[in-house]
Amino acid sequence: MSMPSSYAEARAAEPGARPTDILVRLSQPHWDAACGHRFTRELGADTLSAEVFGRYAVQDHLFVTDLASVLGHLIARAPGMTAKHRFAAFAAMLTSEENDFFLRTFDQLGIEPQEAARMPVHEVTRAFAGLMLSAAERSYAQGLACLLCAEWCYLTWGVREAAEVRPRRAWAQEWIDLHAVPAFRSFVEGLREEMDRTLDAATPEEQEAAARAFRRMTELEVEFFDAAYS
Ligand SMILES: Cc1ncc(CN)c(N)n1
Repeated sequence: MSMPSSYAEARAAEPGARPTDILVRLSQPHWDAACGHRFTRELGADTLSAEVFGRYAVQDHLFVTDLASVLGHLIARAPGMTAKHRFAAFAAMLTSEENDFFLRTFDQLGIEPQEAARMPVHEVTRAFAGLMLSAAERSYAQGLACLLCAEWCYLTWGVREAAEVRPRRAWAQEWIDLHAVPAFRSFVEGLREEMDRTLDAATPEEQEAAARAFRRMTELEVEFFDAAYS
């Protein structure tokens, strides 16, 4: 069977599937490459080089800062209080607990915060910011597709690695735990339900645009992990 090339075609081929499962199908093989990237497996096995994680953490701190801005757009555009609260609560977590993780990790890895702030923004980090921010400015569905992709991908590998023997290094443990705890699982399930509803109500053009944004995000997730090794 050939791969469907559009959201409409994939939905027609599988009318019973959740719309969000269709987004993943249309993003293969990049989705599996992102969720199964060697970075995630080495992190779980505690074999990831601290140098690679340090490079990744500096860029990811920038990514998360941009993600907090995307959440601002989504709070403004969300259709009701339940969705606004979900984004606001996640933004509060990113800007406190998760931000503290980065600062602690820089300290553990001997990276001065001023040194991290001076490091050049990698082209993949820049591409992520361009994609996510312009998507969220264009529409709720496209911004939500970017957020869902980022968080669902991290949940997928986080839950897988959390089921294995715990790594010894604090930053490896904490980065896995943050993406596998029950609160994060229910956050991502809430995002999926919101995206399912939003896609069902969207115009065909918006459905295709959201599917393209989700797929481009999965490609960038792979490139972002790759970049930490170079
Ligand atoms: C690049 C990337 N993608 C997703 C996540 C999960 N918030 C992250 N921290 N960094």
